[in-house]
Amino acid sequence: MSKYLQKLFALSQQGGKDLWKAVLACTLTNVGLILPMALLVLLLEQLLAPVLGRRGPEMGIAGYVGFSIVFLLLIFLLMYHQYNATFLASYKESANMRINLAEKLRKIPLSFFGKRDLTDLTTTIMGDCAWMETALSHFIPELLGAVLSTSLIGIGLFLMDWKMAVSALWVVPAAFLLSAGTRPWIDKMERKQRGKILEASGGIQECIENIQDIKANNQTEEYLYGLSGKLVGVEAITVKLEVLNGMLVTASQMVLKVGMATTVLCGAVLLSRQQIDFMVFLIFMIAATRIYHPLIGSLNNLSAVFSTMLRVERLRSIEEQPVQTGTEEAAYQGYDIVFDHVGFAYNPDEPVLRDVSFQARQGQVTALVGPSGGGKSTAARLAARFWDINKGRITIGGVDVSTVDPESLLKNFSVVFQDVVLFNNTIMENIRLGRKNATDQEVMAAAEAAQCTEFINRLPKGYQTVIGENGSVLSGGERQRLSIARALLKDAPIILLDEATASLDVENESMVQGAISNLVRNKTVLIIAHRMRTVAKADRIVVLKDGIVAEQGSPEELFERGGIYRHMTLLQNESQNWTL
Ligand SMILES: Nc1ncnc2c1ncn2[C@@H]1O[C@H](COP(=O)(O)OP(=O)(O)OP(=O)(O)O)[C@@H](O)[C@H]1O
Repeated sequence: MSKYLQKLFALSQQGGKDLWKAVLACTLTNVGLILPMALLVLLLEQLLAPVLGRRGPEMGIAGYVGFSIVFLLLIFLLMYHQYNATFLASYKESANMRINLAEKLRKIPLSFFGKRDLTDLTTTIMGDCAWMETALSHFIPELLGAVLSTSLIGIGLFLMDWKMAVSALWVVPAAFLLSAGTRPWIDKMERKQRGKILEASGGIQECIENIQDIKANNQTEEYLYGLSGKLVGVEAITVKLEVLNGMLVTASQMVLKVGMATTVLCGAVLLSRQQIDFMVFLIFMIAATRIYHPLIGSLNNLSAVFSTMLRVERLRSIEEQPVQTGTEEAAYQGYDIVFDHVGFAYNPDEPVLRDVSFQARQGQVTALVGPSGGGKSTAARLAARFWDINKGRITIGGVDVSTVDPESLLKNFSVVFQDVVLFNNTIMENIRLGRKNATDQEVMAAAEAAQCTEFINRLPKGYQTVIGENGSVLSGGERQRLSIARALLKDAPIILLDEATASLDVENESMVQGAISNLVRNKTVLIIAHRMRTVAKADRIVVLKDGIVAEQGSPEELFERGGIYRHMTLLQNESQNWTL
């Protein structure tokens, strides 16, 4: 059974076992709660014995008080055990679930993140895991515990009198069928609600991220109007869903309550025909007050368990993503990067690289240039196995990158992208991200080489200044130099520079260029640049156009040849003289 639960709710092996234990604990508690009823039946039998004209049990007050205390203690222990079995185990499992998810996300290829809405992903990781916590501690064990305990008590009632048992229990499958039968309808609405919630949260996030542009374009009112429409949409569908859910749960609970009436009616008929004993009638009346109680709560839980299944589906869609694997101990012979007839597409049938072959040698600077959309950034990222290629081979020092574990492969890369990512932490820690165990002195030396010292000294707390979300207190050039300092500290044998100086002014650009010269010494350098003058001193130029290598050679050779490189260089020389 624990295996079945593990599979059904996408749990770990231990999680499946713990859930089964929690179900049994809930079942035991429900059965335990019947004990005081049994004592009550005994007492009634004793009190009614003279009326019924037969000998009843003979127990003194002390006996009843003694049993009451024992039962109370037993129920307390059962509840305490149930608490431990459900809550502690569910927190452990949901913590594992989050860790496993994070582990999985580490290993999933980046193509997954491109296809998936990031708001949806965040909601799944945060919201669905939190929901699973409640599902494992409440909905699932309480529902299954109620079903099991009712079945056990039902067997006892059937053995006592099957006609009375049918009259008391027929409502149970009827109520559950009503709930389950209407589920596809609710599921459809819940999916719709999820879509609306994601739309609204995406809108809020977008608004916060782009507030400057929205204001600068006088679009605040328009934007907020659109956003408020999305929020109203969420409210409308949530209210509709709640009303519908409430109606169906209440209807199912009403069906359950009909069971009480049919038990009384059936009992009265059987009593009048002297087909049952009065005490049996009484037992069924008392049992009826007890057996419906956990089930009424369970009908609420049933609805929540169905919602859980939708969330499990979403969690499973992440869990089942294929991961990038490979060896952690590759034997690189040097760090030449070789693209050998490489083909790649983000989306099937839309090739970005069709047949790309070139070599970036260790100790040299290789520049990828070409028209926008030609696949330069894609090629550079493929070398670091951000995605897996569809055709051909990429090797580093003779080792096929597709055979290397992506995290271990990335240890060989220092990456400086135009979109620098900084964290809301001190300057010191932001640089130290390059090498976790670097000393303060090493961090400072890297900052010095990356020409950061001058602006860091100007900051109120120097290296200990917290730089805000994504370095909001720094200028573009300063942020870029920090990321170069980070790359210098990492001191990896391969450097990827993507548009690193494109958005800088002349003063900043020359400082960043200086920092880059320190970074690239004796490394394999793959640089992507739009501005031809930044790569005029490169050892080799590879021109990518429409997914193929249109030209390659030294800058002088290509200029001589008079192709795309020469055309781009001349065009950019001309554009430098433009004025407004
Ligand atoms: N994550 C992605 N998912 C789908 N398509 C993408 C993705 N990234 C890039 N592309 C597409 O791949 C093509 C090549 O993009 P890439 O960024 O590699 O070109 P590029 O030569 O670096 O362009 P640019 O010089 O403008 O930066 C483009 O058509 C782009 O739209």
